[in-house]
Amino acid sequence: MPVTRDQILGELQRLTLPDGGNLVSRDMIRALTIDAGQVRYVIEAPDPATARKMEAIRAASEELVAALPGVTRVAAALTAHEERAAPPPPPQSAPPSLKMGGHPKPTTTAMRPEGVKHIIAIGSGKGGVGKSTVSSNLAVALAAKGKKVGLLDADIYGPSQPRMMGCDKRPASPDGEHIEALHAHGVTMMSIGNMLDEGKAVVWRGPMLMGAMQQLLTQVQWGELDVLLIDLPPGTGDVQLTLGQRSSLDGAIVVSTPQDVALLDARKAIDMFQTLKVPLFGMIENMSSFICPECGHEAHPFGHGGVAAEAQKLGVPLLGSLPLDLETRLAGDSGRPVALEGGVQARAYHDLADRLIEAGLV
Ligand SMILES: Nc1ncnc2c1ncn2[C@@H]1O[C@H](COP(=O)(O)OP(=O)(O)OP(=O)(O)O)[C@@H](O)[C@H]1O
Repeated sequence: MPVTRDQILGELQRLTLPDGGNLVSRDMIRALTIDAGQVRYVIEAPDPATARKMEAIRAASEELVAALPGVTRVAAALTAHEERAAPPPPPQSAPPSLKMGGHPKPTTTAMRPEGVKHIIAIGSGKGGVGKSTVSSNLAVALAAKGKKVGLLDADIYGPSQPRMMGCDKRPASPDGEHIEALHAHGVTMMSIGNMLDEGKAVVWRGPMLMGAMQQLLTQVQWGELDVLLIDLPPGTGDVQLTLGQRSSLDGAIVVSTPQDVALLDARKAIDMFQTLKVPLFGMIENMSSFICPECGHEAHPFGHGGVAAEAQKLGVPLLGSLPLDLETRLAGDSGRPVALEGGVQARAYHDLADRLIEAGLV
């Protein structure tokens, strides 16, 4: 039986707060979503000082919810109403005073950075299918072909590009307004993870999320780019909707594993792009096979051909099938995407890059 919203709120009521009441009775739970066993919610504290004291409560709430039957993953984030008083000036050595995640500035224009020729979103229905791996490898493969490539990690819940691209620096902002983009392996990049303290669970309420996206697109100095790849969070939430509606995406690529459950979710992501009238450039099947390095036997741990069949049904191209491969994971973890090296894995990403270039999409 899938877990219900009421069951989750019931568990959260069990956590008594030090100053009385619980997370539910004090109306602190926001943006509770349940997506195929994955539960996400935001705990909104009345002010940042209280939020800082609530880390133990946040962690305990995740443990309680994770113990419910039918829950496969829990992500709880702490946020707080903004303080009204001006913050004290930062010490000289502090990172730039970039206030991320404020309410979006009202604007009628699209959030499209100037000088960027194409914007392509890389999405997935489900987390962990390899969307970030594909984004980083495609970015370095396109850059190796002489394209000016940007990579924007918009995965607010689990930004992985600083690790995958080996670039966890804080960006500079000499005027506190413009944010200098970072560079790694020939790619211009920025991640929400570069802006936040590592390991700190901070997520904003809906409007603040929009504000953060607006800042990443318009305050970051992306420069002249042939293409900006946007690594989306998994699923079909606020970030995807905002970017789909406001950033004039030229197209989207959906990554999935061949597994039925991943494909079901991928279909939802595809539906969302179609509703938003974002052209679907194609699908990528990741982890489609595994070649045993010892005996060369080919196995299909997540099934086989499911994404190809789905792409055919939808009438969209299957842009590539990428095997499950240890080197790919190790390279991602070490901050040097596998497409930087030679070999079969790199070839697969270079072929993907060639297809996009030949189709005039980049
Ligand atoms: N083809 C592959 N072979 C081996 N490992 C892979 C492959 N693709 C991805 N991985 C590994 O699987 C894990 C999840 O991949 P990744 O972070 O790219 O997925 P994701 O869809 O972006 O997940 P999330 O949305 O949760 O951030 C990572 O450790 C990555 O190195």
